Amino acid sequence: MTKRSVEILDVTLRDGSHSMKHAFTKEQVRETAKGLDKAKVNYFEVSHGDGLGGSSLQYGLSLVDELELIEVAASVCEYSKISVLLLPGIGTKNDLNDAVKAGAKMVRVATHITEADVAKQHIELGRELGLKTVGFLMMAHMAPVEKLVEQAKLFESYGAEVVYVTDSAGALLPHEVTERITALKNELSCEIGFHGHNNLSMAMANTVAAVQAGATYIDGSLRALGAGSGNTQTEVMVAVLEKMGYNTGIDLYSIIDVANDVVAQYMPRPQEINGSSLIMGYSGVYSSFLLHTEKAAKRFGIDERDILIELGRMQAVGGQEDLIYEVAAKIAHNSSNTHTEAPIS
Ligand SMILES: C[C@H](O)CC(=O)C(=O)O
Ligand SMILES: [Mn+2]
Repeated sequence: MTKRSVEILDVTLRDGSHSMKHAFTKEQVRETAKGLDKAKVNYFEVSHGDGLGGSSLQYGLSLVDELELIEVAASVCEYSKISVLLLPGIGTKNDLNDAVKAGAKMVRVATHITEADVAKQHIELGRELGLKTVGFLMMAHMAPVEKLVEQAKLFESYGAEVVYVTDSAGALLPHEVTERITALKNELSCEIGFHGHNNLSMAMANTVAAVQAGATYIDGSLRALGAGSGNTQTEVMVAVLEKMGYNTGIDLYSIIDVANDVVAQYMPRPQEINGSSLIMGYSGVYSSFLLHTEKAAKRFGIDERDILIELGRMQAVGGQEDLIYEVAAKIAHNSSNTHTEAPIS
């Protein structure tokens, strides 16, 4: 069999959890996993949207425990392997041990772009457990290239076999992706990955830029199901990369079938770029904040975009979900003051 030149990792059952309000059912996971397995996807991710241990009031409670979902997915796969996401501080080493018992074969340890050092023990544990172990640098637009290289080198020194540039806010433009992947290719020996969000309609263009600059791991989700405007669309990416001459090893008809016949049937709404997700890309806000922002805007009767612009200005990062409500309350308070102070005509 010819070696895959690009490894497409599907995140529908993890990043898609944000769009699904963390309410994946066992049936949805089983059918999606069967389809991904049939299409010969090597790795796909199953976890709460915010990674292992994410089910909480802060991040959103899961309808079904993620360990049960991992078990269900692993039980129907003959070919594909299950990846889990772990954000140190949200998930623990115990969570990772449990995920392995449930069937996980890969761990992706995710930190904010400037905080790789908190991942040392989790990456080391991943290697000890014999997992394919990956570092995932989130909100990559928030740091200069030199900082990204420094942090990626830390991941590599802890034992990461792949390091990802993660465009969590869908804020990067293709030339910025090229610059980042090229720098990592020049400075690191491990493989490089890219994870995109489509908030500025750049996910596919950024993916192509990443692959052309030397990235060999690329994330996608079926029908783009993911946080914000969603991810690079897996089935489209297979077609585009194969057309460009890359070998993805994925069967195009089977991947289209699982996208249309399974995922499209349970998606709560089409994964489109709306006013709010566009503003996320524009102002650099974590895509996972979208549904929390919609809720806060409704509660305080204000425009979602005003909250997002302010969060972008404040450089809010993942883990600061409580700030969304604080910002919304402040905007509502200021606007009610403005209204009462306005002259009555
Ligand atoms: C926890 C986030 O949803 C991880 C991710 O997919 C991203 O940063 O993007
Ligand atoms: Mn994501």
